[in-house]
Amino acid sequence: MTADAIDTTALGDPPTSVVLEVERLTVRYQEGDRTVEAVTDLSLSLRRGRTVVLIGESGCGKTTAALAILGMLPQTATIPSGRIRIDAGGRSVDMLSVPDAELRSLRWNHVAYVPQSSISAFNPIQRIGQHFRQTADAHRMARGAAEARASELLAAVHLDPHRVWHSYPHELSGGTRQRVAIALAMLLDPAVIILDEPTTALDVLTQDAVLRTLLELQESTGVSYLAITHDLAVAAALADDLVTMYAGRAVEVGQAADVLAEPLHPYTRGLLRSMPSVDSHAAAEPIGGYPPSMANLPPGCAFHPRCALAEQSCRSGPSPDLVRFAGRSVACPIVATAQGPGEGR
Ligand SMILES: Nc1ncnc2c1ncn2[C@@H]1O[C@H](COP(=O)(O)OP(=O)(O)OP(=O)(O)O)[C@@H](O)[C@H]1O
Repeated sequence: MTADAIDTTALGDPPTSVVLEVERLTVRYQEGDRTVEAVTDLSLSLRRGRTVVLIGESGCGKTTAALAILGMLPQTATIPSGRIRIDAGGRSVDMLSVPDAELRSLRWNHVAYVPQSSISAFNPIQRIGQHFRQTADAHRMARGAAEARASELLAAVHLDPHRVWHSYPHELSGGTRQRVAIALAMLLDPAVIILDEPTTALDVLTQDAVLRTLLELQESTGVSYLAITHDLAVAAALADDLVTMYAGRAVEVGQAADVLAEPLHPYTRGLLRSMPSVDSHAAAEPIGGYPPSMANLPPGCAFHPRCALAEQSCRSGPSPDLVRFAGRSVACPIVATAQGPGEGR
């Protein structure tokens, strides 16, 4: 295995079946004569019933990666390299080479999406029931079966199915809408659900309740989640494996418990320090500076202008590769050297 084709199945418990595999994915946007590489060489592997969380500040490429997996990138985007494979009922499908019609059928059936703002998941002039019916119709699921399943799912996310079914989206609270969006994503029993900032804009208690509901659903159905968030509390609640992204690249990949207990990449460390801690009295310490413009990345390690460990070698040359050591993969030669010999690439 190459260092930059990191397989998170090798990092944790005994491997179970892989439902989503992303290999060295690169995505570019073309804006006039300007090219922005939003995702570079991203690899990840998601197993059945598990959760991988992509964390990083706004603009680091998380949503672009999610849209690429779903085949929902805008027309201005291209994928010059990489592979995305999903398990479609026991068949491994290459999402980048299937015809559009098949892609539309794979979406929802095998990989579903809960968008960042649950209000954008719904048509404001349609009652919730119509949303379930339309999704069922589009995928030739019988109406009776769809209504029965929707009712079960709405109950499973702790809602009153009858009340919600007849409501318009604006009549529901943000937390309720988010639960409905999750139930809708589950309608066709997909193997994978992509959760884009699953609790953004909810108050803390509602956030907690939605996260618990997601975990319950995973426990009862075996669904896998790929969640993307800038919120480490969300990552800590959901993740089995964590991928820290900075400027379009994975900079640390490992089991969530290890990464959160002892982050190794200076950027992951900075993210953790920037979180207020409930247990300790240490004040949150924001990372200085800002993420770079993706249209104008600094040479060397893109994090070097904000990094206290940066040395001259970090300021030029190519971006550092991910290297396996201490049970995970980290793209920082300074930390790798300090930790001793790596486990090879
Ligand atoms: N449609 C687009 N056209 C051109 N550039 C885009 C487009 N969408 C995103 N980008 C650029 O790609 C980069 C990554 O954006 P992306 O939305 O994937 O990041 P993100 O980490 O998900 O951020 P956020 O949490 O704010 O959504 C950014 O520099 C962004 O400006």
